[in-house]
Amino acid sequence: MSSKTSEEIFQHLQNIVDFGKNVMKEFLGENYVHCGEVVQLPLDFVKQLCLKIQCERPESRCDKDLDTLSGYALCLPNLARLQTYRFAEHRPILCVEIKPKCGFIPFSSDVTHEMKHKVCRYCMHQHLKVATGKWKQISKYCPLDLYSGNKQRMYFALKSLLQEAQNNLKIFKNGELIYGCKDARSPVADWSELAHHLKPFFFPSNGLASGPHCTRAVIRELVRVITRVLLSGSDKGRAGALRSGPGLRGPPVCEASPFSRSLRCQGKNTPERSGLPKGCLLYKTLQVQMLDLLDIEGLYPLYRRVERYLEEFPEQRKTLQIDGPYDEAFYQRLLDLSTEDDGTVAFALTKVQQYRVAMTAKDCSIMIALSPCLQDASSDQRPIVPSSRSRFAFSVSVLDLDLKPYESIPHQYKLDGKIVNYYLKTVHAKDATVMSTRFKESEDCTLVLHKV
Ligand SMILES: O=P(O)(O)O[C@@H]1[C@@H](OP(=O)(O)O)[C@H](OP(=O)(O)O)[C@H](O)[C@H](OP(=O)(O)O)[C@H]1OP(=O)(O)O
Ligand SMILES: Nc1ncnc2c1ncn2[C@@H]1O[C@H](COP(=O)(O)OP(=O)(O)OP(=O)(O)O)[C@@H](O)[C@H]1O
Repeated sequence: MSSKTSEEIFQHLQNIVDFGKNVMKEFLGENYVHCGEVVQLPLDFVKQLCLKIQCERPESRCDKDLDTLSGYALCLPNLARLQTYRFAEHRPILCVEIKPKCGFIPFSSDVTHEMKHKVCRYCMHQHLKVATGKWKQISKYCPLDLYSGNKQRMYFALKSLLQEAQNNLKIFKNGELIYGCKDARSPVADWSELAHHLKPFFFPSNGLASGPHCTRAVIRELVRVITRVLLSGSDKGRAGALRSGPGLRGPPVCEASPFSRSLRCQGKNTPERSGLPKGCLLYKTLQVQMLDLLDIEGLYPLYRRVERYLEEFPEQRKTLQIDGPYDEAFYQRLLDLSTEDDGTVAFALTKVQQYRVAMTAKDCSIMIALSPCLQDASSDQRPIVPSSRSRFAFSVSVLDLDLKPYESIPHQYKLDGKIVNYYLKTVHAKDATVMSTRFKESEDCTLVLHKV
């Protein structure tokens, strides 16, 4: 950032706002996207603010310098509060932040590793993350369970996130982090402490004794409410632009998900994808993620085509709108879902831009704000979610919608190879050994049965 002029920084921030307005609002819906605005601030104020917040920043982020020189900043609403109310509320508020990651298995025929058609990227990546020390243990969370629309699978996914939050789950109470990772090195993750914080929200007038029973009851309520909220959404506004888009494609389950594994072990069929309601944010986010029609393996040669063109005609970068503006024309081109490559730069560019948008949707977070409301607040027009002993006004918003940079594509390509190769080399090899042992055992077993 420091090498950019103030004007360039202003333009970069304005592009973020425009991308939210012209693209993400169209895809995800008015109510879920809060684009914010670019503001100009006195430099003195910015410097003091940076000093003040420095100690609050996670250590892993401190290598990123804050821009104290341009005087421009992006002003966003506080999404840990209800967005359905115009005025700041003084009622207690809970906020659950979920980074669900990619909810589908690639369906592209350009995928070269068969494993990528069976195990989702998140589950494969877990093994590399643990091996490189990013996290201590493998999570049982699988995005395909959360995006399944099947309440049982969603329940399992959310509980798994609560067991191993990593950077996929945070809970705030009145804006303060009470559960999840402030930093990889300082996780806050004690269920009984969490239950202590949540009890007044879910059991307001109930003398539920503390202890493991209470903890379980509170966590169950939380997971139920979050599931209901995630399945809500009336979609009264504009019809989702990608309604007739990529559709639900690819296998409905990930073979590495402990949920589907356990069903298989019990000899039960893999669960059906009950399907998400079309108005809900998860459904819309998944549709945008599926703009990654070719997978990075199919996309990378197209990126190279655009690169070669730009090497020859560097002045065309602007015309191609690589770095914006993200306007109506940019948005319209994203709606072309054809995969017939006519060999042109135009085709390659469309796929590259769709991929960047899809990657953005694969890395965004969902903020669910919940505020208890009175039992008789029937005149209240805001969405309400009931729990067993209380009810909440809620709002759902999306966070982190900056379009992924064009330059990150080669990194994505390399990382993809690394993730799959590591998984194949270690985990799958181990699985194969276990399977062959099991197979031998079952042969023995069959022999015994024959004898009888
Ligand atoms: O590549 P991934 O899937 O590991 O995602 C990165 C995230 O890692 P995660 O898997 O969520 O632990 C990563 O999350 P952390 O910063 O590690 O919490 C970033 O969000 C990164 O985005 P950017 O490069 O900072 O714009 C993300 O990179 P992008 O690939 O989205 O650019
Ligand atoms: N508008 C907001 N309202 C409430 N909380 C927010 C908001 N924006 C960010 N946060 C909180 O701050 C965290 C970090 O936000 P974000 O990832 O956007 O920061 P960043 O500056 O992009 O960091 P990085 O570049 O390292 O990813 C989020 O996970 C969320 O908990």
